[in-house]
Amino acid sequence: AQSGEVAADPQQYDQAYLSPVTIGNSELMLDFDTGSADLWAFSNETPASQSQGHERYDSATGTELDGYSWSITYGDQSGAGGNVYTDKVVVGGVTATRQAVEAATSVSASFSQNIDSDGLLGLAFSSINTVQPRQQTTFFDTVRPTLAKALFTCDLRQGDAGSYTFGYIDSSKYQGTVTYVPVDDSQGFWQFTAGGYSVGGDNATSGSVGTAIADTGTSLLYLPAAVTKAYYEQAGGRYDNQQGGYTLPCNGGAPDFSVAIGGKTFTVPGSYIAYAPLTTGSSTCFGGIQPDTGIGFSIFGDVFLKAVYAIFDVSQGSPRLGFAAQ
Ligand SMILES: CC[C@H](C)[C@H](NC(=O)[C@H](C)NC(=O)[C@@H](CCSC)NC[C@@H](N)Cc1ccccc1)C(=O)O
Repeated sequence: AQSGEVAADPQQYDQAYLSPVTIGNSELMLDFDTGSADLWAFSNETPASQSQGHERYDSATGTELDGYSWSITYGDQSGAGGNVYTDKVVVGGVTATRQAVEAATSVSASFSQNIDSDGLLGLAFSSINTVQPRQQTTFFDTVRPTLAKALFTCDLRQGDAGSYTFGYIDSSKYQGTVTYVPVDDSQGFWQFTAGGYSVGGDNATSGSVGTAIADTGTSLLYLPAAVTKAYYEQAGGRYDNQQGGYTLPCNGGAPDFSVAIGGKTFTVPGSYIAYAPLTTGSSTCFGGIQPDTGIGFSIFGDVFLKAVYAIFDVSQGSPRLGFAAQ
């Protein structure tokens, strides 16, 4: 049975975390994304004008799926599309011998501009993979029958390298016990229900956050507008229309944010929520908590995930998420 571990290296401000992946003879840095289900990469088929500075997948080592294509759009209106190959993909020593690899023939500007990232490795449910005419499986679903345990874990860190593991849980990476909650995979996401919250206190008892997804590919923590408003009232923040979000003083006074999941309270340190100075040297920061207005659910992105050890587990038949304090 296979199992393995791969580093998750933070970009500036922990905006995303990138992991080394070998596809055929190419070694690329991919953004592991539990909020989507396509493994795509810059390739020899991506126009040079769009791929300056990126490592590219050389599809010569792959077997083309003739007449297949993919096209994906993300919540931030970015996107990409192209052709499909099968090839050998290795992540932390775990090998998928015939993985669908989606070679980009077109990518949106924000992907071209982020030269550290050579593509995405989707870890949501394969039901939202975009390949046509026949949907393909994610790397995790492809290797799942060969894994020691049908699960993967995520240990993201503030401003430091974290890791993903496939096939095993590393109990040295968390404190205390793991709290499991059921996952509703009907929309293809790792969707769960979050409970009460508290700002600055330690017992998350007010209100209820509600439906949420665990999304390693989203930088921030998107919460219901009322919860976000309550946070910034205590944090001394304000909604800045020009910035398109809440901002707050960078000076270290931001209160912690706690949320109950499965009856256990998990706390995001205030320092994670003073996310990044508006411009270099500014004493005003863009907030790591923003409203989830219009999305339809909350998104527990990296600002939350780097405060916990997360277990994405399908070993019990129905999927579940495990959280433990880091
Ligand atoms: C607007 C498109 C909606 C959101 C929907 N797309 C999705 O839900 C896609 C799969 N997932 C996503 O757009 C989001 C999760 C749902 S948000 C509504 N996660 C993936 C995103 N963080 C990946 C990313 C990484 C780095 C840079 C940019 C984007 C669709 O295709 O209908």
